[in-house]
Amino acid sequence: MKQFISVNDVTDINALVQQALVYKSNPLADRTLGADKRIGLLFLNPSLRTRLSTQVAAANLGMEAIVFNVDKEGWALEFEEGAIMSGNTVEHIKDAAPILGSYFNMLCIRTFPSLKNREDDYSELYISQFIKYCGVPVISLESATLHPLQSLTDIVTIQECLMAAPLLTKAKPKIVLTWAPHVKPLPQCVANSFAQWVNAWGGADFVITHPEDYELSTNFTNGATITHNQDEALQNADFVYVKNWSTYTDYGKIYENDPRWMLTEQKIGLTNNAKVMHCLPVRRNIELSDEVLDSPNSIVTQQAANRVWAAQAVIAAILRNNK
Ligand SMILES: NCCC[C@H](NC(=O)CCC(=O)O)C(=O)O
Ligand SMILES: NC(=O)OP(=O)(O)O
Repeated sequence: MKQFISVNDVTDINALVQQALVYKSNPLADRTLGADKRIGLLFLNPSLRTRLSTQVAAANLGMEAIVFNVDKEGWALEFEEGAIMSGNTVEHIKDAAPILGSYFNMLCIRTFPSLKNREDDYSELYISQFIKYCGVPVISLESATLHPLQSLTDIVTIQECLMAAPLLTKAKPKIVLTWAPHVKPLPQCVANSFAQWVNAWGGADFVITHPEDYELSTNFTNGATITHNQDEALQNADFVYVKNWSTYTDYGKIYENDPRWMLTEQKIGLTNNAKVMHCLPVRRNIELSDEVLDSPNSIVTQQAANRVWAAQAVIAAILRNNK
């Protein structure tokens, strides 16, 4: 693997999932693969899981990881080509990225969308400029439109559950991605990316449900069944992935926040005793009720723990490609 920006960088999803599960059963299987190599983790936005799981994954491969909170500790970066830098940005990515590339063998970056201008966000200017100028392999830690390390983890977790409890009456699990209420406009990244990965994986009967006006880009959802009727979507579901996102068409807005879209124990009753997933952080009793999050149906902790093995599989694949 040359880089990890989206599912399109992966030639064999199942092989990558299996590698993650191998690392879960034997974390130090490749403890020297990354010896004497350094990975830089750059954050322009907050993180708990992505930051720490990637550091642990790198350590398991014998790599040194250095974290830099660019938003708080670095110079304000300019990403536009030809910018006249008379404003608040101090250093152009064209100058900063090659320097970072000289310090590290691999770079990871988190750059959330502004949610102000759809064309800008969906052009993925920040991560693209970074890739263009840094000269080393890049891993996305969540960009403006996608969160591939999360989605790989999600498939790993679903696969793990299916191996532990094989389906008895159907060939493919029914996976439902449901919109949930939130208090502020959030990126579409996690939902876009989950849809892109589940569609590319092809191992599910995949349904997306959301209120009217919350359509996602068809670039990611094509292949899924889409409905505005949440109850109907939840029927017989084996996995329910809960996530809020802001509007895509009239970009970055909250149109409605009907609390009836929150997943409750009663709604779990419509499913095939579904496992409930969420990328975290989660707003309790807004997105998901306490009763669901604290029930045996919730696998959010297992899911977040699996972030280590997904990151480790990705870093290892890039290390092997660059040997
Ligand atoms: N990295 C996983 C989710 C990150 C981000 N969530 C958030 O910003 C939550 C913020 C809040 O709840 O205030 C998102 O939805 O893309
Ligand atoms: N799920 C996820 O990416 O979590 P963090 O934002 O805490 O990294």
